[in-house]
Amino acid sequence: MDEFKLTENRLKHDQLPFGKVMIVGLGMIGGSFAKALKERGLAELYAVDRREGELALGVSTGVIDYPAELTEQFIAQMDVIVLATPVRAMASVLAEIKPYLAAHTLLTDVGSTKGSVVEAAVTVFGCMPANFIPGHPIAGAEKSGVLAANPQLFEKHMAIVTPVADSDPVLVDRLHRLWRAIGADVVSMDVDHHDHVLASSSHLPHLLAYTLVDALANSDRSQDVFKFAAGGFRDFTRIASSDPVMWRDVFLANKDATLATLDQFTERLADMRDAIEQGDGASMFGVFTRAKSARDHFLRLLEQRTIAPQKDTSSVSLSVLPASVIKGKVSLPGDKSLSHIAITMAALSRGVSHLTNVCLDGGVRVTIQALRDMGVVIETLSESSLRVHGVGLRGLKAPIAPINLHQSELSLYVLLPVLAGQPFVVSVTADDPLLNHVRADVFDLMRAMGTELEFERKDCLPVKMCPTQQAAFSLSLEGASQKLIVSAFMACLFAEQEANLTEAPEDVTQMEVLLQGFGVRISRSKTAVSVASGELVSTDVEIVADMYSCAWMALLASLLPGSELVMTNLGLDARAFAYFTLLKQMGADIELPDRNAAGLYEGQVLVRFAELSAFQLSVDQTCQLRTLMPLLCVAAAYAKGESRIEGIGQLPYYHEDRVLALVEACNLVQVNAQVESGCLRIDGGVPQGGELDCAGDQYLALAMLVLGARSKTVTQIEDCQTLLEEFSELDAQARQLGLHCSVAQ
Ligand SMILES: NC(=O)C1=CN([C@@H]2O[C@H](COP(=O)(O)OP(=O)(O)OC[C@H]3O[C@@H](n4cnc5c(N)ncnc54)[C@H](O)[C@@H]3O)[C@@H](O)[C@H]2O)C=CC1
Ligand SMILES: O=C(O)C(=O)Cc1ccc(O)cc1
Repeated sequence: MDEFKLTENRLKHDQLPFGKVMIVGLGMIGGSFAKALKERGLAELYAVDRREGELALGVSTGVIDYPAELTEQFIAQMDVIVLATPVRAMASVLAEIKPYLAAHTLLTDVGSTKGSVVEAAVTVFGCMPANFIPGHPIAGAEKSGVLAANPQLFEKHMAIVTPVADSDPVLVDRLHRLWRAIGADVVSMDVDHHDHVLASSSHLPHLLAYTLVDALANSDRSQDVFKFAAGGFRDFTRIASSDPVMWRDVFLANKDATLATLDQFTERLADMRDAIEQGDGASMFGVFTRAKSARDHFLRLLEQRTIAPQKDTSSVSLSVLPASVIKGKVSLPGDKSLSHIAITMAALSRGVSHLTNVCLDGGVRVTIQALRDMGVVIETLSESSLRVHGVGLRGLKAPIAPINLHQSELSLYVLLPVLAGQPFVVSVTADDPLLNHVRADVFDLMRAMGTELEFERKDCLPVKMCPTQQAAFSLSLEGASQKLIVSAFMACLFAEQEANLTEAPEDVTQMEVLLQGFGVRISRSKTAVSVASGELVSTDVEIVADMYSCAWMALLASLLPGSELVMTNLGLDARAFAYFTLLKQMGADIELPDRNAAGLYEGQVLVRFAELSAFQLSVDQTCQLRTLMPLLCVAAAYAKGESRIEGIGQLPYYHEDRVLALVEACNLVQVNAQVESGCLRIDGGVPQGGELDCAGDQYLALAMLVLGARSKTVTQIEDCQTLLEEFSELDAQARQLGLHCSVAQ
């Protein structure tokens, strides 16, 4: 908005950012739009209305500069013309404008339906003019008329722009700027999609409110109904005070999409009627729980957009002071990926599961919401525990709208195979940056499952998935990422017979133990892992600690003199065990639990301070420990002697990038580190402290915190917003245990 802030001096219209703007239909929306532009000094405002009184009011209240008419004199010289009449009046207005419309003029509208407006334009012009770009602000009120104009109406609200194939891109861009300039968040959308979405989100609620009030007003007891109406009635029916002409037009104009959503809703209402008639409390409870959590979720999203200021993600830094001591007993937050998997498994099993120590971060909430959208009742019992009422392996219900994975990559990898295994067609979408990102790995897996996929862009979300007969399948996991391995195991649950995964990790993982808890049978031979599921059974699970968190805490306690730390809820797999074993080989004082029958080292770990000495890693060891590499770089930075880590160049690029960032950080704090021919050498010493930048990566931020924890002076780490969001509990726990660090904005 500030990009267009002008000085006090009025500028001539050709110096104003949007020149001359004419509103046709100076009511509540047209008036709000005009006033928003005028108050910000962005345009010279003209208006036309079939009611002259509105124009006079518009001038006298300062909403517009000049009244106008639909004549050549006015139309030909406008830079922008905005149609803000009820939608069915637009065809006749377009016909009046057509003879004088200049090619450079941006013609747009604010109508609540878009298909009908495009149809009107095509009828009048013979085709959709390149300079007519339809639009629709998702902001309004139940009031009408120019006196209800509110120049702040569009601030932090969505505005949808619906260009068509022939639309002039320069004008599409100008329309985006126009809405942005008055504070709206602008998105482009396909006309048909707009009409379907709005039919559900806006048109149906208006229809229900009008019908409810009318039905009750005509009932025998109407006097008392209104007399004793509580707040709920008032909230639910506010929009029944909206303008009847406008809404009659909307339903005439968006007939098909409204009927489709009305039919779906009528079915759901009939289900509720049955539930009441049969005293089926469980069904009612299911609908109410899902609806409550869906609404709470939407409100949170909405509040983020309308209330929270744009976050400056790079402005938060963490400072760590030397001379901390870590002492105490701690139960670490549950692993994120295991939390996604456990909730999904509980949803797919039969019966009720209790999950504790669940990491309920934003991504996990996305998975929960998606499962709720498909009929699973998930109760939140506390900040980290859930009760999940499972529906069976193929018991999910088709969602009424596309499943939105927002920005959660883990939800994508866990849920796609589950959706592919259901007996219904489902569309999956997401927000940037998850949208339009090529993911051949997981979509190849979907194809191996026998799923038909329809994309707008190959192997990118959004996708439409159509189930076909599930085949038995065998898959190689050679070189697969951790996320793809999760997907592959989830996919195996839906195979017709036993599924085989070749080149799978040799040792049992935490995920496998979790799956076995829900009744999945997993067996290993030399060459493959076989997975057989059948029906899943509900169970109670405590999610074990996140591996990076416990590896981080252990290193911190090892390095800080006087430290003595007990971590209680660990379930270490082979990789985590290898990390701890390496630290012990370096001289660390660590007591590990024994291996249990399931193959995990489960229980508590005790860590005390000890001086560390240098270590060497072969290419294979480096690959095995790749996710923990930032912490190992820091261990090497403090260890006596030169550590050598082979195979850095063979790591996936994101792991290699982290190592390179750590090499730079070491050199900044005057610890000698370099990579030569894929081999990293770090000559341990005493870091000096200084200013480091983790570039928003929470794993690097944690490693850099340890790097600063025993250095000579203060270490400041920039760009720690993500760390504080993703690992908030960990950071708080570390402080409680004695780590001296503070947040600075
Ligand atoms: N009310 C709301 O909350 C929202 C409305 N919209 C859309 O905005 C448009 C306007 O709605 P409101 O401002 O609420 O209505 P309104 O009733 O306040 O204003 C409409 C104005 O258009 C004028 N008008 C009607 N036919 C005309 C014609 N043939 N030529 C010239 N002027 C004419 C009327 O005299 C009136 O002043 C509608 O298309 C509606 O779908 C979009 C978003 C929100
Ligand atoms: O008043 C309300 O709550 C609305 O729903 C406003 C509204 C009405 C119509 C639209 O096309 C967009 C927004």
